[in-house]
Amino acid sequence: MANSNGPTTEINYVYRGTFIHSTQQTPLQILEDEVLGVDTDGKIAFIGKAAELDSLSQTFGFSPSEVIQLAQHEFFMPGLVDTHIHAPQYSYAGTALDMPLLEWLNKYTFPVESRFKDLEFAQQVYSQVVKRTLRNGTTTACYFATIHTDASLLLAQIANDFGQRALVGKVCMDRNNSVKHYKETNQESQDETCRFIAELLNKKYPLVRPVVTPRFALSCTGALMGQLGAIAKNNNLHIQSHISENVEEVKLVKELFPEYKSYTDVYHKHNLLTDKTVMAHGCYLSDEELALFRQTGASLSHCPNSNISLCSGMLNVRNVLKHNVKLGLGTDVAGGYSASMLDAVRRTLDTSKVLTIQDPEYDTLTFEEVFRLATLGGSQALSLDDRTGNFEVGKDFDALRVNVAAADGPIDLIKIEEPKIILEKFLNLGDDRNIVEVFVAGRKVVPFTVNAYYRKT
Ligand SMILES: Nc1nc2[nH]cnc2c(=O)[nH]1
Ligand SMILES: [Zn+2]
Repeated sequence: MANSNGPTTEINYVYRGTFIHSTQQTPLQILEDEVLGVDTDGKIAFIGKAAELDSLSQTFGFSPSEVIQLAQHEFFMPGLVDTHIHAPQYSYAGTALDMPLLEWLNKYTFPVESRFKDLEFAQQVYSQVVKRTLRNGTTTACYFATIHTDASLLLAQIANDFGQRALVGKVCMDRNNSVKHYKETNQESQDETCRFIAELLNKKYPLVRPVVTPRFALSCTGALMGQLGAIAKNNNLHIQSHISENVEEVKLVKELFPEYKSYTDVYHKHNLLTDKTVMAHGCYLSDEELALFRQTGASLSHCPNSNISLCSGMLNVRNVLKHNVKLGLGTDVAGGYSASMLDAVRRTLDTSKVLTIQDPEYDTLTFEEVFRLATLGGSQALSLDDRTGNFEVGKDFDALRVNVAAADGPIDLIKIEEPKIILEKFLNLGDDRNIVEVFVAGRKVVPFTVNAYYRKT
């Protein structure tokens, strides 16, 4: 369909209707009665006014009669980016929220994670979490798996099979005093990390990449952290971990690493803070530490459900943004009980309002700002914003087709509403019944088209 002096790629399909996304300049840009074309590589080829449909169809070589029209209460928004989720913990999501972080890890998390050397169990849980998150609009997920290399490779394979964009991390931990069998030696951790990276890269999955994953400073020796920093650097890979989530944790890190200026300094000195690093939580970071994040280009994942559920703390998002630190949202399943990023949006707004209750001077986040954090912000936090995050020409088409008036859905519309109101209703009241289609890199991944083997699990 491409013409001779136009673009070289063919247009696969074109949608017409309302498109809502964020840009660096504005948290909410509403594009009404526009047309968006996706090429056969899954990239956004053009976006423009429907009034210019004829000239666009000539330039890009498609027929106006093939354009798919959205209905009155429908819109497209960018896919949601979950910057921090523990795939194995999905097996107990919604339970075990009765104790603080370190006790919670020992009592619930480590015993459950140790079961993932059983590949059949891993297969069952990992296909469930990938399906559940995709259905809820998570087009990109940054996953922690467990210390088990083969099960971690299986998670990567399942994400690839279902078409989810993912970073997948084999967890590294060479310190664990409570569940003694759930840890590695330093050598095992390095060797298995290298095997994980090599085998995953060798699969050449187009949308799934490895991420170097020291669990957190309390689970790793300094030697291991330094070695993992070097592995990430040599392979130009992402890094993920946890930081400053809970007061007790921060205190213990200080005791375990007394020669460092701060928790952030521990990671920095082990070469774990790069512009491809994402650290979860950061509730107790000082301004000096935030400045170090800014300086290194490392980002934060705000996980408000988890922070509240484990009584960990509350992140001052306004202060993080003031320091120009890249920030996305995470579900942190199962510290956070919900796998849906819509829940992360709501809990982010709730936390911001609690901070305002405590200090009326606190500048509450708007829903538009939080919408940006859940989409473009997440893509920036994962350094994937050259590929995804909004509807810029040249990016992959990662998108949700939302119908706020879906039959049997959770939202009642009394009258025709403007798009901004429709988005606000969806963010506050919507669920997967309103997400009628999900696209990743131009491919429709919801409703599922993957084979029946996965569907029955
Ligand atoms: N919320 C949370 N924090 C952690 N810190 C180290 N491991 C974990 C984990 O699994 N969940
Ligand atoms: Zn976590």
